[in-house]
Amino acid sequence: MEALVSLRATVPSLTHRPNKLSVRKSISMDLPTRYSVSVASSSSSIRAQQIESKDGSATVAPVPVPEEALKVKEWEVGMFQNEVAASQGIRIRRRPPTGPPLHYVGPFEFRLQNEGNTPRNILEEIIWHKDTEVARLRERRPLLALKKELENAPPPRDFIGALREANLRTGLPGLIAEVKKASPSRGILREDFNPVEIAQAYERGGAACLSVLTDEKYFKGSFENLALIRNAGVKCPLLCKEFVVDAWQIYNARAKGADAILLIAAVLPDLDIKYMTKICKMLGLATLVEVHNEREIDRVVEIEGIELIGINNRNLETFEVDISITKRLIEGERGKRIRDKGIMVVGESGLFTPDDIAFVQEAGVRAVLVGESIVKQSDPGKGIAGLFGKDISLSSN
Ligand SMILES: O=C(O)c1ccccc1NCC(=O)[C@H](O)[C@H](O)COP(=O)(O)O
Repeated sequence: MEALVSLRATVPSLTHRPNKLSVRKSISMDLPTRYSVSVASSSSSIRAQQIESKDGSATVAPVPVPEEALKVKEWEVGMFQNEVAASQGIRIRRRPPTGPPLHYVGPFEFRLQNEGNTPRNILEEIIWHKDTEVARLRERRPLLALKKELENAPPPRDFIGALREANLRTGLPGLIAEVKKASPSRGILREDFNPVEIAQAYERGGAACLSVLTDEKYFKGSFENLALIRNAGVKCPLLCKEFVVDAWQIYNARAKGADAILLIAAVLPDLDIKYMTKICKMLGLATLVEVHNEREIDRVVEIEGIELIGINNRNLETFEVDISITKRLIEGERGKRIRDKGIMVVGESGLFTPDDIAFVQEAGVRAVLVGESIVKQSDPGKGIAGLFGKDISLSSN
């Protein structure tokens, strides 16, 4: 039996539970799995509502049941999160379809025999891991505590402005240089990895902004790296390169000194992107919304408040890299619409040579995001000159 219970019915049941774990447990005992997943997956939109709540309480929906939270999802009532996502062409499921493989019923535990609980690709695996990681972190540092930390955060800097300025100064796309130790597709990129030294070298070499990978498990990055770079006095605005599944992560990034954050359209439905973008604006963060195909870019262009779109030449499900994707996605009418809306486009991934830079610039990008080709150089700052075919440092003017 499958219970197609609407969100209206599920939210009140959440309000009486002290924490997310007990919600998952108690509901999964008396209702079919699919129902429990829908409740547990009340993630970003409902959690985002919690952010605005006065009590700022931890992981469970605010009390009393917020009418607004219901309104936000009104058009989706009766649909499950993955179904809403699928209706927008999103294949990445936010978490395993039947919950974690281990289930507890009273003192007993059992395993679900379900092959659907295997991630279908690396991006899905990262997202499932991120979902549990964030739930744990939220329990340790609830939003209220995080909001307090924001009072001591260094002020946000103008990420998009820095890209525009560099583009005008050099006549080349503004560079977001990535502080990247490793990746699932390439393994370890640099053994002697000192994030602050790399960031300083990038800055000297003429980078407009930096991207700092903060995921530990798959990229060997960290929020500590981000804070270290910020506190070392690096002036380039910083992008927090994360896999965002929950608005809590946005507050965390700002608290650590980020000036911008990545949102991935292959993972987040429109409503999440819209709501998260609003939160970012409120906090003074820029959002780089990443797309990889026509459907994603068409969705994102129409979302209110979007100023910066990244076209990732890497397919995050297969690792295939093809820089002509940037060109394909912004040619013709679509490109015109993007320009008319004043959206800046960033070409991301797989850029190694001056010809690659010229190719994406010709296609219409005004910024590029580059990791591997420069981080691997013995002097990553000089690597930038190699990438652009000329010195673009401030001292070159
Ligand atoms: O790089 C990967 O292997 C990867 C795998 C799964 C999700 C994301 C991944 N990379 C993120 C990026 O897109 C790149 O770090 C970024 O665009 C720089 O790319 P590159 O210049 O090719 O290092």
